[in-house]
Amino acid sequence: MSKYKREIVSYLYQNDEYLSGQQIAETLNCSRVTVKKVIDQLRKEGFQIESISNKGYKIASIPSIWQEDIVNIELKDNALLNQAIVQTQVDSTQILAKSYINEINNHFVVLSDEQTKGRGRFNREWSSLKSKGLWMSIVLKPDIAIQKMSTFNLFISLAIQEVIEQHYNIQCKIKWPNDIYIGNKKVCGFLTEMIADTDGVHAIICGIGINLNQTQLEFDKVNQSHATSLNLENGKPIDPYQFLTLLIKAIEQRYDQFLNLPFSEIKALYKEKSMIWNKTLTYTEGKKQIVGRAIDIQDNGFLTVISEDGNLHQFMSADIEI
Ligand SMILES: O=C1N[C@H]2[C@H](CS[C@H]2CCCCCc2cn(Cc3cccc(F)c3)nn2)N1
Repeated sequence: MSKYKREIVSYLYQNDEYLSGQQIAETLNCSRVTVKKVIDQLRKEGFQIESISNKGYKIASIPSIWQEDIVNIELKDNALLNQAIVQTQVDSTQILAKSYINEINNHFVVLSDEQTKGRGRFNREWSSLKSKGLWMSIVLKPDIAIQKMSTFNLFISLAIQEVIEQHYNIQCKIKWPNDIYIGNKKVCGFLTEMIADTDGVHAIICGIGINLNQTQLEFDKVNQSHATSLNLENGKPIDPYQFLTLLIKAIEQRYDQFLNLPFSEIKALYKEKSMIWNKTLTYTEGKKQIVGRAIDIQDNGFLTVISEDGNLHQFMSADIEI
């Protein structure tokens, strides 16, 4: 985006009132002709910009694809995650995030409208239709021992679950360790990778994929009969910027708890928001496959499963067949 285009988008986006061409030109130290050209260009890119004579210009709506400047305006007041790298298409935000880890000292967010090689657990393909979901990776750099990482995903899953439930009024449950379900349909997957050595954790790369605005037809096309989107569940389009802002704030709060509280402080809430209790499920961890029931989650985040023969098993993570 050209210098003036970025500045005019930011200036208009941060002002609710109408701004005259003259006012914009003077503030940004450019000509009114440049302002008019940029406004015309922005309209071609999908910005809806109202213009009323004797009043000026005002952004009515922004295009569905992420705008890096607008994302960074939305995140700029956050204490922790206030810097974002935004792309239209990447192989995977996890890959791009890892490539920036040594270049960016702080924590940061990577977003993309589309992923061509989105990956879930066990390197499963992750469908990331353009501008239909939140495809995001968050890089955090805590000073913690590797052992502490066993509960990180649990705190993050609560952040995601509470945004969906509290702000969109959609009942959803956590399927330990990496999914959020609405009823019997997946709406979100998240996974945590880390870069660590004997000195401890160097960086956490948490990848989150949330289905926001897919239609049923779009799921059928990619054979995702057991997937749903927030739009399908509450019947109206989800504003990706609003969702992103709410989620990042919730993640910051839960991350602060992760750093300062033991998991036992939130265990009761986690268990209440989880869906894996009192069901006979098949748990697979590596070559180990157990049919049984989850009966508890330990303070270290491990799941306790009682198998049909009455034996207890501890899983750090598992692929659970519902
Ligand atoms: O490449 C990337 N990965 C991360 C980032 C952004 S997207 C994100 C996906 C991470 C998913 C990891 C966990 C997982 C869950 N599941 C089950 C499932 C399947 C289909 C839909 C659904 F909601 C849940 N499979 N893996 N970049």
